[in-house]
Amino acid sequence: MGKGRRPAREAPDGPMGLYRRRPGGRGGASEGARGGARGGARGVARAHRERGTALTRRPDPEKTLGAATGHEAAAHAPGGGSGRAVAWSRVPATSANLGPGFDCLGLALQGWELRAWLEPWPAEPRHWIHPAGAVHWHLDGWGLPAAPPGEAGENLVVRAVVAAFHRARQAHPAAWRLVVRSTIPPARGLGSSAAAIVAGLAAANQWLRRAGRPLTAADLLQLAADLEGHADNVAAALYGGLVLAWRPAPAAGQAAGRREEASAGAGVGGGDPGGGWRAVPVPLGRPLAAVVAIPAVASYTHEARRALPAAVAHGDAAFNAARAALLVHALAAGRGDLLAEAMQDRLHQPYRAALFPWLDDLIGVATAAGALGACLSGAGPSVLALVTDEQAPAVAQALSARMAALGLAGRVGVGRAGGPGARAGLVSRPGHRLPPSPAAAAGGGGGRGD
Ligand SMILES: Nc1ncnc2c1ncn2[C@@H]1O[C@H](COP(=O)(O)OP(=O)(O)O)[C@@H](O)[C@H]1O
Ligand SMILES: N[C@@H](CCOP(=O)(O)O)C(=O)O
Repeated sequence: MGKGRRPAREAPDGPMGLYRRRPGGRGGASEGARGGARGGARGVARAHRERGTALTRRPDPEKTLGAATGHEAAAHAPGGGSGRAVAWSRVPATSANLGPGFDCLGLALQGWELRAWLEPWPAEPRHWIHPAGAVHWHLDGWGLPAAPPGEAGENLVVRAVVAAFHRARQAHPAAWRLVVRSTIPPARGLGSSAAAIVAGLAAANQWLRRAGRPLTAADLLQLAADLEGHADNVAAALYGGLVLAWRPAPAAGQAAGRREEASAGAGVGGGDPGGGWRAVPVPLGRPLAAVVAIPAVASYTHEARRALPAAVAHGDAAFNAARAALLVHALAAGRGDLLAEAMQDRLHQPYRAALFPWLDDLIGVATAAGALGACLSGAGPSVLALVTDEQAPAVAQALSARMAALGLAGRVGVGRAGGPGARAGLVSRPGHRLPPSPAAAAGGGGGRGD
């Protein structure tokens, strides 16, 4: 693996920053040959002014998310500690599985991110009222799927905020404003749902910390994985870098009943429901770029999980066990020469290839163009190629050309493999204003969902 110029050092700011190529080729996820320049620089200056905990490459949610390090006594009345403070969070895109690491390996992708701002807000008639309280929101880019009034409680960021307060046994403020800006294309296998969940938890935890009731890093992982249903994406989104996540098996005697429970749902369930979720970072041995072919078509993870069988052949399980172990070794030791073999999979990709007929074709094109290895990104439909910085342009170009030849609409983006996990902070100075809602500025009620 080479150590050349890094194609992307920091995620793009502002709406629709995805695929935006910054002058000089530096900056956020850069576009492939067919992408168009989009986006703007709104929010950049504000982001620089915001105070937060330090960016860290080493996974340390205790520092980056303001998580509790031990028991901290409540210093304020329930729900009353947040004052007028604006909590913010930034969470990277993630790619799960990496081929054979189904539901256990997750990789942060630097170059796409979701940002959220949360502040207590005086209730106004146009706020959406739902069991979570009154939430006034707006979104930019891929910030939020449109939802009719009354369904704000279905929003993942909102659900995560409410879950955090619930876990801390604190009442959340009755009315709040949520702003979400995201450059992570949703339902493309790039962890947009994990980012939404982690952003809500991380921002809420800033309020909770201020109230003297912060959740621990372990709490955040449990909540995030429970909301997501599997831990690979959320662990990488929380910690950054490459993360290995698992769930301890249940104690003897509980196992049989719980396994039945786990397999009762359609497709593959949330894993063996034993104890709490666990995760450990795996240091990356060498820098890698991530080239991602992102089809225009959306595919929802819960649907792509239904394509998986309830059981697999022993030979396929053995095939994957060897490759998952080899993959961790190859990534940790910087052995790019092992990645093509190590990223092969027989647990999910063969079944999902029926949904994404371009999968094997694009993997072949990427490796032929010089990628070290390639796989389905998460549950698809995107294809992830891990490459040296030097090979990134050629691989992006080859994928882009092949997508065009196949008549597959979409784009190719280039980011960094690894990078920081979630960051969060509080802005509490008087007079701070959230980014204005475009629709509100135009006399409307908020964002795309209003
Ligand atoms: N910014 C966001 N705010 C709220 N919910 C979001 C956001 N982005 C994605 N989601 C939720 O996540 C869903 C997509 O998640 P999923 O199917 O797991 O695909 P992926 O996580 O790979 O993008 C969306 O339908 C939406 O419910
Ligand atoms: N292990 C999960 C990963 C889903 O990732 P996403 O980014 O597509 O949500 C799976 O393969 O279902």
